[in-house]
This record gives sequence, structure tokens and C-alpha cells, in this order.
Amino acid sequence: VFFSPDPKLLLGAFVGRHVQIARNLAGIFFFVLAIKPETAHPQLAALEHVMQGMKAYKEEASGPGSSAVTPLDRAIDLVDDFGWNKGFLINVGDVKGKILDSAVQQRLQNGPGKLKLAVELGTFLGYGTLRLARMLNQSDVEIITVDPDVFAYSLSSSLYEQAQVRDRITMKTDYSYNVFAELKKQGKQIDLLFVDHVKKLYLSDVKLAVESGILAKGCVVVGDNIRSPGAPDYKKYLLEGEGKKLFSTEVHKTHVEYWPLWPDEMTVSTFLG
Ligand SMILES: C[S@@+](CC[C@H](N)C(=O)[O-])C[C@H]1O[C@@H](n2cnc3c(N)ncnc32)[C@H](O)[C@@H]1O
Repeated sequence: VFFSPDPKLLLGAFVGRHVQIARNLAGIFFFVLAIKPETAHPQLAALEHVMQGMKAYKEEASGPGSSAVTPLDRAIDLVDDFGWNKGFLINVGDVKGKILDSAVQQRLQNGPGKLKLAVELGTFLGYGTLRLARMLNQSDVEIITVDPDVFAYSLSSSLYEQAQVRDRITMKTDYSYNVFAELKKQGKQIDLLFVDHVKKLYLSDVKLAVESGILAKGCVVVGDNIRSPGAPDYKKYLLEGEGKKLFSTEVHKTHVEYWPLWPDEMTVSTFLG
């Protein structure tokens, strides 16, 4: 009834006319929903939410009894607040973010050597980068985030500015494999790799990183969305294929960002060299 070209033919003139009216109203309702900023462009709406929240934070911070929360902490919390309460974002989120934090901590504590270079594949709004920046707060750690989308570039640079970490982040508006080629040319090696871009590219990109010699021994490679939307070939490679000899891998069961009923997994792999 709802999709037939002319409901009057199915239901008669009177009822058919009312179905048509109801159908038009439903169309308007979904259109209005779709053009709400939270739905039409959640990244932009999230940035707006952070900017509003940071204004309030600055007023709070300049007042008496100012809080110990840093701008970086507050910016992270504001993105999470948006993700939980306002619109859907595809950043790693606070729950999986803690798995990412522990993986960074693991690399910092267990070495080998100093963590000099962290690379994130897939910047999006810049939330994952903020978590990396918070964990890697020593000024001599280089943090590179890679995303070919210019929109991601402009939104995330504003987010980094709000969090006051803009000068600590190197942004590459390019594809993962091009940045790998650049690192190889520069003779640099990655100590921490956060793989969170196109799921179909996880396997080929990690293999490429190994073949190019840009993964340092002991590099911790974190993979997000292993179950949802899923990177089954990458997981199989790490747990059963040749990757099993090259990496020691733990799979963490968790849920999709801001969506507790939707299961997901993250992998944390250590490159054995
Ligand atoms: C899931 S989001 C990244 C979320 C981010 N890591 C976070 O936790 O805040 C995926 C991003 O990967 C980017 N992307 C797509 N192809 C890419 C590639 N070849 N290299 C790097 N990033 C890519 C997309 O533009 C998108 O912004």
C-alpha cells in the first residue's frame, strides 16, 4: 500500500487519498530528519558540538576553582558525548578507545626501545589521533595521521586546535600506501600503527608495510572494526596465515562505537620482526 504508485486503485478513492497524504507527510518527516546536521553531516555537527563545549570549558577554566581537566581531555569527552547522545560517528569511540590506549601503553612499557613514530590510517574527525596524542604526550614522538579526504583534513585540524595539540600532529592528505612509500624513502620505521581506514585495505596495507621494511621490530599494530563491518581476511592472516609467524596477536571482543548491542572486535598485534 505504501509503495504502490497509486493507492487509490488498491484501496478506493477515499482511503487511497488518505494513504497518499500520510505517505507525503512521512516523506517530509524523513526529509527533515535527513537534513538535520546530526544526520546529514555528523562530523560537522560533532565539531560544532566540541566548539560550543570548549567555549564553556574556557569560561570554566578561567573562573575560580578551575578544573584539572586538560583541553585535550575535554575535547575527547565532547566527541564521545556527541557520539552517545546526538549522532552516529565512526571514530573508535571511548570503549574501544581504551583498548587502543592499552595497546599504546603496552608498547611504551615493553619496548623495544623508545616509541618514536605512531601512524594512524584513517583520520576522519581526528578523535583517534587525540587519543594517541594523549597517550604519547612526550614531545619527541611523531604522530602521523593519514586520510585522503580533504574534509577530514579540515575538520580534524580544527579539532586538534580545540584540543591544543595541532602542532604535535602531522597530517597527510593522501592514501595509506603513498605515505608508506614516503616513509620507506625517508628510512623511517613505525613503532605503533593504528589501522582504521578501508576494511578491504587492512590486509594489503599491513603486508605492504611489512614488505617495505617500515614496521619496526616490536611495532604494535591495532586493527579496529575487525568484526563490524569486518576485516575477515586480515584476521585470518594474523591468526592462521603467514601473519601468525610475523605477529603475536590478541583479539579483543567489544562492541561497535556508541552501540553496545552491536558486537565488534579489535586486534592488537606485535610485530616479531
Ligand atoms: C573509520 S574512519 C577513521 C576513524 C578514526 N581512526 C578515529 O578513530 O577517529 C575511516 C577513515 O578512513 C579514510 N580512508 C579511506 N581510504 C583511506 C586510505 N587509503 N588511507 C587512509 N585513510 C583512508 C576515510 O576517508 C575515513 O575518514
